[in-house]
Amino acid sequence: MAVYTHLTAAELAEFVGQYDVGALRSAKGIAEGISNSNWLIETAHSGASRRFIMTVFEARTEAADLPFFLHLLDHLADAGQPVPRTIHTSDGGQMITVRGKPAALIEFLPGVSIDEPDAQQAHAVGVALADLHLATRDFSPTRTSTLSIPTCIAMLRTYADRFDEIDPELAQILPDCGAGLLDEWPDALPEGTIHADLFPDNVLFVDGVVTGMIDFYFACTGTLAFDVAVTHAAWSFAPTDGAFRPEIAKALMSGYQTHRSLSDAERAALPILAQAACLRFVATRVEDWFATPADGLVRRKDPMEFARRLAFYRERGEAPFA
Ligand SMILES: Nc1ncnc2c1ncn2[C@@H]1O[C@H](COP(=O)(O)OP(=O)(O)OP(=O)(O)O)[C@@H](O)[C@H]1O
Ligand SMILES: N[C@@H](CCO)C(=O)O
Repeated sequence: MAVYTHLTAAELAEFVGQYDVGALRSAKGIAEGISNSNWLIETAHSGASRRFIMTVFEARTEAADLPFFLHLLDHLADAGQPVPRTIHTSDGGQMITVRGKPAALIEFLPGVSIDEPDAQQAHAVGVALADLHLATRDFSPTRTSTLSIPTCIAMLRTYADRFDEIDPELAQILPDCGAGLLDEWPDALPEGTIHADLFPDNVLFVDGVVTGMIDFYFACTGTLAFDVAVTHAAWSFAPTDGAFRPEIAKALMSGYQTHRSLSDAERAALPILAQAACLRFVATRVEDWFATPADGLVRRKDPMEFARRLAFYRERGEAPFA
């Protein structure tokens, strides 16, 4: 369960008291997620019950980046995107401090995330990602990713002599911790604001319609086609046996291109960008594997899932993006 910061009832009430949202009725720790601590907050306001998400940002989220993330949420919500708006404190702030850590209250969005999407849902996610890229064309703040590919390679090198503790196949798939990818890196491709982590657990649906894109805490300024590659790598494989699902990949690509066309250069770069996307998730999962706190009650995510997807993209070239 991703609640690293354990707050007392009094602390939770004090937190909610800083917003004009009514009295705290309940606060439930949310089991999903691995990066930050989240609670589902219910309040009573003028007789009506209201729901919010309270997040306390943990180590992987830099306090200095919070204004970028929170302004981005409001920008996208203002543009009509299905993204939670931030709730401002009674004196107008977007962010407060709880136990010395930054924290925020955001809108609760309806919907459920889907473990094993169908083609119609994958198409809808492709459309939603393209809309996100288009809706941020006039978003001026910028943020450099803290998980660039050179950084991920360096993270992996720190643990390379312990790869066997995870799986002997890991060193075989990544003999150079992925450094070879940099030799094939594509020339400048269109950039913009990217989500960079649009996994199935970060998209909410009601009746096949995307009602929420959440967890923007890796969003950054980056290559738009890299975001497509992240989403492709996260959605196009069966959660049970990891098998590639071509119909899902096809629906995702077609949904995206309904609203934003990929150039020839972007399409040609996808095989490398998808390997890079996988490497980024292998890197954080390897780091978490060795560093997850014993009291966090967090289920470690398997680095091999994305190592195998990386090997798949290396072998299959442009075919998975047809
Ligand atoms: N605005 C929202 N509306 C409804 N539910 C939400 C919202 N934000 C978060 N949640 C719920 O909380 C869970 C965890 O949130 P989130 O994905 O932001 O956590 P995280 O720790 O940052 O995740 P990750 O492991 O992807 O880094 C989500 O899976 C979802 O169930
Ligand atoms: N979506 C990521 C977690 C955030 O880095 C993963 O599944 O590894």
